[in-house]
Amino acid sequence: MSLQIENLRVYYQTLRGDVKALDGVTFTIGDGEIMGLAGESGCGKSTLGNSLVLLKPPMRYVEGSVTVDGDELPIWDFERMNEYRYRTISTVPQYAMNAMNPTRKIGRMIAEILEAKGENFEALLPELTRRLELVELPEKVLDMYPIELSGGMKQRMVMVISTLLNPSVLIADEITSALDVSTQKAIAEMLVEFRNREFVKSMIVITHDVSILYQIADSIMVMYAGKFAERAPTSTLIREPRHPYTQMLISSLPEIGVKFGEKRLKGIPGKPPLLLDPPRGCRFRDRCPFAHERCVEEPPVIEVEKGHWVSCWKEVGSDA
Ligand SMILES: Nc1ncnc2c1ncn2[C@@H]1O[C@H](COP(=O)(O)OP(=O)(O)OP(=O)(O)O)[C@@H](O)[C@H]1O
Repeated sequence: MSLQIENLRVYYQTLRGDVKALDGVTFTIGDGEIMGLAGESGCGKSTLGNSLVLLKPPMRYVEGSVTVDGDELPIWDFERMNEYRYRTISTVPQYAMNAMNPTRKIGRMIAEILEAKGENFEALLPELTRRLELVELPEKVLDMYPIELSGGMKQRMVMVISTLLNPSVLIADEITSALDVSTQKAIAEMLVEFRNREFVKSMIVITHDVSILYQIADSIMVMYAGKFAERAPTSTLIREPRHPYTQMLISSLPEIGVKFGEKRLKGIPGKPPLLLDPPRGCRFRDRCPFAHERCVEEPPVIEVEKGHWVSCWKEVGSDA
């Protein structure tokens, strides 16, 4: 088991109070597994990704544990996490392409990162070159400035840098969304290749684009308003979703080969609740066609079949 997350709660401190963006999420990811993380904008996907690697104000650790290969990470301590970043857990953050320092040549920037980790650039250069070749970047990119690279090239570069020290867990946050469709596909395939070659053991791929997850993820977890909604092997989640929110999310997606004129896309009526003061119990209940009095209480997480978990009262027998 590469990654175990237990009841993780991380809020944003604001002048109006705490925004409860990640409110008690529990899951595990096995060795070799790519888990997709999906849900509407604002449901807490990036908060979860950032909490594991880059937790800093205004984020506030409230409770919960994050364990990688049996070691609990001190995610609440930004400095101590330096020991784990790149080696144990690494991220390709949202907007990574723009975050590269424009005044440094890429090779120099990598050398500085490695030095800070106590590693020697020259010693790692052959492996770095091998990996650049794998993602179809010429060695001369090391002598270039980030501005000289296209969007897709920068994204591949960041993927190589963040996995060079073979971390157990990689978090890829919306890494394909700013790219054209064929580049998106190539980057998604590279993620799978990195896992197959064991540059990383397991991955969380955060995206709005469920079709990318359908291509590459072994399992998908859906979040809603800072809470866990459902997790299942990819084909089960797409074909037999059980949580009413997942059902609506999946049915709002266009099907491959279906023209818009032939099928109306069903949006999800209503909006997610504000996380400054979220409602008690199930946070989806105001938009849920199956809402019931019980839904004012926190729904339990039920394993409906092996590897398929749902957080919904509908899954509990009516005599419960
Ligand atoms: N710096 C911040 N201060 C206060 N609230 C924040 C901050 N950043 C995010 N939030 C809130 O936390 C919640 C979760 O945001 P988050 O960015 O994790 O969602 P997301 O699912 O990744 O969305 P997206 O898909 O749009 O990136 C939202 O309600 C958002 O408004």
